[in-house]
Amino acid sequence: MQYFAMKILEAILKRLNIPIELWDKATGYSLSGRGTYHFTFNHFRPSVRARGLNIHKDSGWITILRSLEPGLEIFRKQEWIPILPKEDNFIVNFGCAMEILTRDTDIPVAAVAHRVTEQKERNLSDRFSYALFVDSSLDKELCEGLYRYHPTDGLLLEANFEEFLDNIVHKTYEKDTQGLY
Ligand SMILES: O=C(O)CCC(=O)C(=O)O
Ligand SMILES: [Fe+2]
Repeated sequence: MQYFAMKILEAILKRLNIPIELWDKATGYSLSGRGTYHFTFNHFRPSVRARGLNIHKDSGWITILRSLEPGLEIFRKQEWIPILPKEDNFIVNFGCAMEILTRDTDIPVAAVAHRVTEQKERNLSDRFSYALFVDSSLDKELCEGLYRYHPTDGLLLEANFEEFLDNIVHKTYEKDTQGLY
């Protein structure tokens, strides 16, 4: 699964105008197996009266996601769009790190805002999903933080991880905050 994710990330980088010699550093060394890869399993139960997952953007580069049950929605052009599962598909989400890296380039990639609906609200049954998250290396000796690529200035340090993660956690999960990075 990690190898699969790294290959997808490489395929995405090929579509962007970032010099190849900067790719590994730009992605926090996640392209060469030195990033942070974590795998989660989710079980959303209809008996729990709460939204499955609050609106958020994933923090890292990409998330490879799979579920066979409906419930995932993405926010696009000011509306919530359900992502209907297909048996032979994985879903690939872009995260905040990708958005920051490409912000000043001619192909800016937006991190997708998404949520999982309450199962009972929609008369849905139990929902299961699993996902692999690809983030940068957290080894400070290797990787200072998140970079933004500028066509003339190259890689510019945007934020260290503490600042960035605090910002995301604060905005996503604390009451009365805007809700997104
Ligand atoms: O279960 C899903 O479809 C989405 C899970 C998700 O967004 C997450 O774990 O970050
Ligand atoms: Fe997510």
